[in-house]
Amino acid sequence: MNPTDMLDRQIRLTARDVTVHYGTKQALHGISIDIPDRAVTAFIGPSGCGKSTFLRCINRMNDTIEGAKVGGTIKLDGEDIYSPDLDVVELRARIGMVFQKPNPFPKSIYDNVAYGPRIHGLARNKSDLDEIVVSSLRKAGLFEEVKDRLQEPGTGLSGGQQQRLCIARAIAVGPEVILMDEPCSALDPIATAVIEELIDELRENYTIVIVTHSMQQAARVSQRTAFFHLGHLIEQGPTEDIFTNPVNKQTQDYIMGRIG
Ligand SMILES: Nc1ncnc2c1ncn2[C@@H]1O[C@H](COP(=O)(O)OP(=O)(O)OP(=O)(O)O)[C@@H](O)[C@H]1O
Repeated sequence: MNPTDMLDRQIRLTARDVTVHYGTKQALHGISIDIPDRAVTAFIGPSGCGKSTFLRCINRMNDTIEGAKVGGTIKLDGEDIYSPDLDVVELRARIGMVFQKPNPFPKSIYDNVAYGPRIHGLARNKSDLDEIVVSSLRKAGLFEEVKDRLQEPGTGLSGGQQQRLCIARAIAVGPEVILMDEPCSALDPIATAVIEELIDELRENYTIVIVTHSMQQAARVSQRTAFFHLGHLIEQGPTEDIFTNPVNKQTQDYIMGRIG
């Protein structure tokens, strides 16, 4: 995607001057970024630079961390997600999250996916629910592998399958945005390749933000990249430009493997 394409796309998320403090320690300084619809945006940078902290701001997961204080503004389709009258449970259905370690519930494959639609009242009856479960598993590229064992525990699947189950679980509640925090770091190269292909398919219908330690992965799966360093967003732009022609010296050093 070149910068012109960015202008053609709807901006789904806008962050302005976002700061995060953990107690007295400031972890993020004035982060401003626009995240476009139907594209993958990668957050890269050395360990501890604040990638995950910023990702967690986007669906208010930092609310669950004691002592964390978020400042600035984040809007989803123009709506302030930190507005006091916003329903956080609803927000987390619209902005789903997939974690580093696959974390299926200790329930059947079917119930893992049906859980969200049940609590959000998305299915009128059992056949509606069946349809949501099957279509979510299909979209996550898992249905064919599990269709004969939907009642077996989700935890009995391989790591890569569990991660796709978690993606199906996020998809089942009809999100607009999917946040992924190093979704492949616990997976082998083959399972990683499957998830990367899946991310590439999902971007046709979702806004995806991925935190990754792997620059190769960012280059393979994303159209936009943002480079973080010591709590600052140093540089952002089309992935190709960030990797081939970074403007900032710190970005250059990171890309060249000189920091991090
Ligand atoms: N719950 C917390 N309490 C206190 N400090 C925290 C907490 N979570 C993160 N931090 C601090 O905030 C800073 C940013 O951490 P964060 O995990 O967001 O970075 P990261 O870039 O995602 O790192 P990594 O790549 O290692 O996961 C770090 O200095 C970290 O120690």
